[in-house]
Amino acid sequence: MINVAVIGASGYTGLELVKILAGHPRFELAYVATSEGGMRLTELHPAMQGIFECDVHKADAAAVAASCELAFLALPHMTAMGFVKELMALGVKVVDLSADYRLKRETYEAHYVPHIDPENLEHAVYGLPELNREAIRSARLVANPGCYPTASILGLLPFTKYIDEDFPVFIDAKSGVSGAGKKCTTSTHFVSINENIFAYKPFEHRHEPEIREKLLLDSGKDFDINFVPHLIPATRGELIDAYALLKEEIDPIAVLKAYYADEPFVRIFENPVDIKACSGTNFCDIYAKVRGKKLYVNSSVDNIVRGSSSQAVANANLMMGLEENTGIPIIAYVP
Ligand SMILES: NC(=O)C1=CN([C@@H]2O[C@H](COP(=O)(O)OP(=O)(O)OC[C@H]3O[C@@H](n4cnc5c(N)ncnc54)[C@H](OP(=O)(O)O)[C@@H]3O)[C@@H](O)[C@H]2O)C=CC1
Ligand SMILES: CC(=O)N[C@@H](CCC(=O)OP(=O)(O)O)C(=O)O
Repeated sequence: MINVAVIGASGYTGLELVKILAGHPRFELAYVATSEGGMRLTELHPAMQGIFECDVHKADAAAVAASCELAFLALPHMTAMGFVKELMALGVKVVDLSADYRLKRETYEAHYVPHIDPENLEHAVYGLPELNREAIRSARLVANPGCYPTASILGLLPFTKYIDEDFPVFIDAKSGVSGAGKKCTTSTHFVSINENIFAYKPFEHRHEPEIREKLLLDSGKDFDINFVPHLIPATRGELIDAYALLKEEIDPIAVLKAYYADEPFVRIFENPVDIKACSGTNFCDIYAKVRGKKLYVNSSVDNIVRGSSSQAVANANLMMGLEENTGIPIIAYVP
């Protein structure tokens, strides 16, 4: 067994990590931490009663290094990079779920804060297996993608060579409330979001540069990405509707099927997708349609599973020489 740690276990992605790792055949969850620690895991998450129990510690890099080969960091960005720096210096491999190591330094600093760990940032690998599988296998630090970028990039990647970059690409995105983390704010308060839906940060969301940078690195095309997310009254799930103009007419389903023919965690649908069919799984579900040269791409992920925690475990599997699908959830929470 390979000992691993989860730092940030009291959060939503932390809980999903604990759930996946508790049933993982090759990883042993040997260290679990939050900001203060001092409780049992089932006090944090009663749902784990009878399944997995352990002490929860105050996060400490040296203690992680003493017991684990790899750590999952489910911490807010800005907090994460302090821990990553320490863990990397102690020889621990890291999968960081935050945004801290996803972007080039100049992109990060333009949209977040000054980076305190540029050396590790330089060598971090963006953890989207469909894009970077071989690099992930040999990486010591993997930056797990954002949830919206996971669904948006996977939806658009097969079409980048057909899209006319002289025209804007519009992405309309919708997310369940767990995407905002466990902290309750005015917009995530039950009364605000129940039976409601609203856009936030139109054309100003920090995932816009992440989508743009990764599509540019892969395709060489600097698409004019215009991203508008919405909050919806669901616990989990994310739906992307992207619109672009093509240079030529194509059969979009044939393009998707050819591009993802060998991918175990991308499913192509002949009808629009929803958030339920991939809920609780590592699948990204995709549908697309064209009218003349107008392209519509429709993709879906579970934000706290494929959009973060199961993708993080798939990355860790690759980093530790395991099969990518080891212990990865594939049965949806339906109906
Ligand atoms: N929610 C989502 O859909 C997605 C989230 N992410 C990213 O994953 C990360 C975690 O997100 P999420 O689970 O939603 O966040 P939550 O707000 O739900 O949880 C944050 C966790 O971080 C812990 N924490 C905060 N500060 C510290 C600290 N100084 N030391 C140790 N632990 C600390 C908290 O512990 P405590 O309870 O003790 O405060 C808590 O366990 C974020 O970077 C987020 O952007 C990525 C993709 C999707
Ligand atoms: C609904 C909601 O608030 N979602 C979050 C995205 C969460 C996420 O996964 O993004 P990072 O990992 O980059 O933080 C947001 O819009 O900021």
